[in-house]
Amino acid sequence: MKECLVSPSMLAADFANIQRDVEMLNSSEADYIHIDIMDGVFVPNISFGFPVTEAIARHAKKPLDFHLMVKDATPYLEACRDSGAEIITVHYEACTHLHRTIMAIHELGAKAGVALNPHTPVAVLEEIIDHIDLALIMSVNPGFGGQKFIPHTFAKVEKLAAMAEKTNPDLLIEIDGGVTSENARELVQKGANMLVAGSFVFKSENPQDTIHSLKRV
Ligand SMILES: O=C(CO)[C@@H](O)[C@H](O)COP(=O)(O)O
Repeated sequence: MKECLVSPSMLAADFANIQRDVEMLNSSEADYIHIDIMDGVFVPNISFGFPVTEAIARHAKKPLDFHLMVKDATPYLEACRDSGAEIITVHYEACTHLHRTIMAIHELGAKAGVALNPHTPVAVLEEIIDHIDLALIMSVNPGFGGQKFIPHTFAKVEKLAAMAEKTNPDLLIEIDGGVTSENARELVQKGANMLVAGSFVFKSENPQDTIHSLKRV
């Protein structure tokens, strides 16, 4: 079984203590720091903008994993790279010219990911799977932290893992939304190799222990 990467989501951090929370992640076993960018149009919420992500980047010693929940990703790609993004993920549902967007992310020197909303079948990735580094399966409807995990995600992960095995065995299969120790093991068994967790990490008594336990599902 591949190693399971953990990418805690800053959406659940204490925004009045961002530096403290980033430093906590620096000294944890987290593999990435997940940054949710929302425009209030693609999703009915706004998270934080690039002045904040730049501040996160100044303190972060872990690579940054950007998830763009925006209607038009193109104008934001360079700002993500300038904020130190190692991975930039865009939504399938928001990108008319997905292949062009993926190429643009690669030209910036970042890894490219495609996110799928809960209703979007994994089959839509068939013609792009060879060109991407990561597929993100949303296990809640995007826009808010602290939602309940949608169980249908397990079947999607299994299907995607089978697709990836044939054409892109190094694909990162990232799951985002409502991830806890209750569903993490089954997600990894079905083929997930990267877990995003916001509330489960930041609202726990000891976030570093929680990250440790997620890595060992
Ligand atoms: O993209 C999103 C929400 O749209 C996520 O990254 C959330 O931040 C995950 O939070 P939890 O469900 O783990 O609280």
